[in-house]
Amino acid sequence: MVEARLNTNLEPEVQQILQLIDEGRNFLLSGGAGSGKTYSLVSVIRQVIAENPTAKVACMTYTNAAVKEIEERVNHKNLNVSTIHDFLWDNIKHFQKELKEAIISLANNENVSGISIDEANPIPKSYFNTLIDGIQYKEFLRLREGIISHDELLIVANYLFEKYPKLSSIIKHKYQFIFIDEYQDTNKAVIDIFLTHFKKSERKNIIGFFGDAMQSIYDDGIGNLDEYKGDYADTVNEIPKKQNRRNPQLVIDLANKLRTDGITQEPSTDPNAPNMFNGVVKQGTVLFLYSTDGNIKKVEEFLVANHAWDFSNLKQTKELNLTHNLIADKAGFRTLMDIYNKDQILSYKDRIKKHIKENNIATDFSENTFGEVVEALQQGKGGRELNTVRPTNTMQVFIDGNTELYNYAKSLKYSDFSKMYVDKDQLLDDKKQDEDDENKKGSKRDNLIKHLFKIQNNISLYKSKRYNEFLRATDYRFKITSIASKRILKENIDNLVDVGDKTIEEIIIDANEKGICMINDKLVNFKEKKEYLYNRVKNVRFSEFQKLYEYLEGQTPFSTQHKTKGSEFDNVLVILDNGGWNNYNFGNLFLETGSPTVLDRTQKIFYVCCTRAKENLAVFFHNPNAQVIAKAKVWFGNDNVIELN
Ligand SMILES: Nc1ncnc2c1ncn2[C@@H]1O[C@H](COP(=O)(O)OP(=O)(O)OP(=O)(O)O)[C@@H](O)[C@H]1O
Repeated sequence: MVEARLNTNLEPEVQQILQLIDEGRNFLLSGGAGSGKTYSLVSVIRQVIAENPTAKVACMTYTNAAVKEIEERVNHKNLNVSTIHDFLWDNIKHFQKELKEAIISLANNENVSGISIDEANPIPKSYFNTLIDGIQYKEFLRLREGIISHDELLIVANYLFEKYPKLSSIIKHKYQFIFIDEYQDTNKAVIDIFLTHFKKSERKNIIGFFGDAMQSIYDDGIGNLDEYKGDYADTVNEIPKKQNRRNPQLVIDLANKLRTDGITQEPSTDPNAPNMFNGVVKQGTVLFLYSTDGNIKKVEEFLVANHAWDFSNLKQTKELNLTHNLIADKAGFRTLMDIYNKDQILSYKDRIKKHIKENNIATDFSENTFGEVVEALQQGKGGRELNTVRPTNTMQVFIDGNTELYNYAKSLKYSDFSKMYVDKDQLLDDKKQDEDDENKKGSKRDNLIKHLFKIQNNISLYKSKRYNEFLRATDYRFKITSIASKRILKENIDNLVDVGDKTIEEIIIDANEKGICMINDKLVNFKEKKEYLYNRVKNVRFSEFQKLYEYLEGQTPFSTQHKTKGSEFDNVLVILDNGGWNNYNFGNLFLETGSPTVLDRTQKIFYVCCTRAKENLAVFFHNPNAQVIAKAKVWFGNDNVIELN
């Protein structure tokens, strides 16, 4: 077997992994950005499948986009690629009796904070006996109805694997190999399942991790595997990857200064590596740009004029901002963003709801309007100060500026209005990779946004002349046989495509009437249950939704800094603006000061951003102080620190 391997062009690290697999050991492939971990992961999967034709391989990764990429690159029936959540759920969902018991037991355990049901104390064992559909996993949480969501799934799965070693045996039997990409952002509950609870079952299988501790950018991730690492049979054997195949020399030099774990990367010696040209590693450029006015247009103009960047080439050039909110104006979806993210009337409603719960206010408000509840609580029943809850200053300013909207909210039935949960993820969640995925668990987009996506997908298919796909995707029920029927379809769709100033609701109705996208039960239901939100969104221009669509489909130069993890582009502009989010501080990043957790978080996101660049990196800082500029000169080089005023 080893001989066969030597004949292939496998990288040394992949050879070492295969050696560990032969010895039945779990492993970790660690390496800095651009070292080729994802590339190695794909090689390992291919080789394992070739050497073990009957074995099944599970590969878990972070995003739906990564799932799709690995699936396409390996394309083998023995490989199951999924997100961690989907993998866990698929493997526990049939154990309904155990799932019910787990949730009840966790809810009754005072030491578990993630799962609680207030209805009774303790929750009786029979609590879920009458559920028709059993315990379900969805993109929203309704524990009383047996519906768990992302966070609860991990807690419940961890409980089940700890309690039932048989569950581990079943999975090990099913998958001889389990690989986890981007392990550093994996929840500890998941790591415990695979590295601690799995040991309770005698059966053997291989668990392999791939990732980089310096790129752990989500707070709920494990960060590193230090406590599980070692050279022993039952520990995780680490194989480091030292080379960098992506970044040019100047970016590698900068990245080495940014790493806080002392790991130093060298450029690859492979003449075919992407960062080599004519057998020599590319130099690339690194720039630290700053100005006092913070005008990012000027930055773009500078890069276009002096460094030949082309922001219209979306595959080559990206601008990375910390938050979607910082992108909303530039990409043109500000109104929608504010509706989902900054509605202070909804924040006030949530404040009231919390107040009622925390003060055990027993009044039955089920027949009251929101306005009546506000009145009762603002006056303070019986003059007791405890029972008053007023808007905060920010809420009051919003209410004063939106009196019509507030009056409308006050007219709504409190029992419906109070249940309405609105979150920016319902607008902005990851793009799903194909049509079917829209309905799959894991998509946090709400049913209104999903419907608008469907309309715009159909418009895009037609515009790009993919007529067969268009006819399959639309609800167009008429047979397109005669020339006359083709003409009608063309007229209908041309009319729809020309959205002009039409509102979202006008387009929904148009698309329905023309048979391009029918109004379904889910949308009708949304309109009823989330009337307030629907009424806000319906008046926004559809062309604004199209801007959001373009952004989420990757058709703009913008990306958030988090979502760029794992990607690479020729030219990368990183905007160092925390957008008022105190979890990050770019000034302190340069001064290496401030709260250690904020500093660590900022260092890691900055490292991830800088290492996306395959050719040229530019960083923009609005109004840095002298110390920041001095440090920038150390990191980027004197000549590369440029004031743009
Ligand atoms: N053995 C190889 N042969 C040719 N190209 C490679 C090889 N390994 C990696 N590459 C290329 O080098 C680049 C970086 O590799 P990859 O994306 O796998 O790095 P990574 O370690 O996963 O990076 P990150 O940590 O930033 O996600 C990619 O363009 C990849 O296709």
